[in-house]
Amino acid sequence: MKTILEAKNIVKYFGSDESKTYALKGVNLTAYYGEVLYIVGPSGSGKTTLLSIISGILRPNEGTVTVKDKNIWQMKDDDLADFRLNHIGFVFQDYHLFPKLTTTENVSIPLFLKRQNWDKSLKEAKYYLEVMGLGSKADLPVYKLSGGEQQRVAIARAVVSKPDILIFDEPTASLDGETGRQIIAFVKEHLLTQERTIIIVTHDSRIFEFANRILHMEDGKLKQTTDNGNHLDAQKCDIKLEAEAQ
Ligand SMILES: Nc1ncnc2c1ncn2[C@@H]1O[C@H](COP(=O)(O)OP(=O)(O)OP(=O)(O)O)[C@@H](O)[C@H]1O
Repeated sequence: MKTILEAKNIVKYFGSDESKTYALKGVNLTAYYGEVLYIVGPSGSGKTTLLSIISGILRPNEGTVTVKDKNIWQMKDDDLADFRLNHIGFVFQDYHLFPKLTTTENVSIPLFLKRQNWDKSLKEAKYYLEVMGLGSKADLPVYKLSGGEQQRVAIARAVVSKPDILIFDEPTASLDGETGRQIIAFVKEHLLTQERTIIIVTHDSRIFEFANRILHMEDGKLKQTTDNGNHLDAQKCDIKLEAEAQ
């Protein structure tokens, strides 16, 4: 298995002196191409902090994060921002969409940020909305969509720039059980490729079956790894699917 991301000895604390809280106490994590990796654990165990650090959002106090052989926390801020735009797609728990913009405009945002041509960006955004089954909602403002539909818009926005790492923070937390399962099944079937890894933080045991590996966190440390097997069951056909959007 080929490594896409490696975090070594990650330590993160908040506050100082008596008010110092250790969120992560020396965490090691490796993610491989072509797998769905879950990070699970009780509330306050450090999952979101770890996710923020490996995705280049939050700087650790100690340790290194290497993505595609690059030490991301040694990069200058501008270079890290560019690296994130090109390689990491993040789906936030509460979606972080712009409610009054159309679904197409929301999905286009990463491409606009990359200064890609406006019309080409909208065309590619529409393609990914089709992939996510939202072609008929392309021109609607986001506030008119259901929770599950908004989640799919957020996923389309995260994949539009073809990231190697797709990261989800509690993707099913605001959805009913069946919608949550359908979305994760869809993501695994259509968006996992052998050139990508998908990392999901979740409390939701109803979606555990979609993981290849599950990392269990407790009190700022990784306690245990469960291997569900089926590594590299990424779908080759989906690489073709994405290439068509170019
Ligand atoms: N910005 C912050 N300032 C101070 N403490 C923080 C901050 N962010 C996180 N913490 C603390 O770090 C610890 C880990 O928090 P984190 O949000 O990573 O846990 P979590 O496992 O994602 O929890 P949950 O499942 O409830 O979202 C907690 O004790 C939390 O209170």
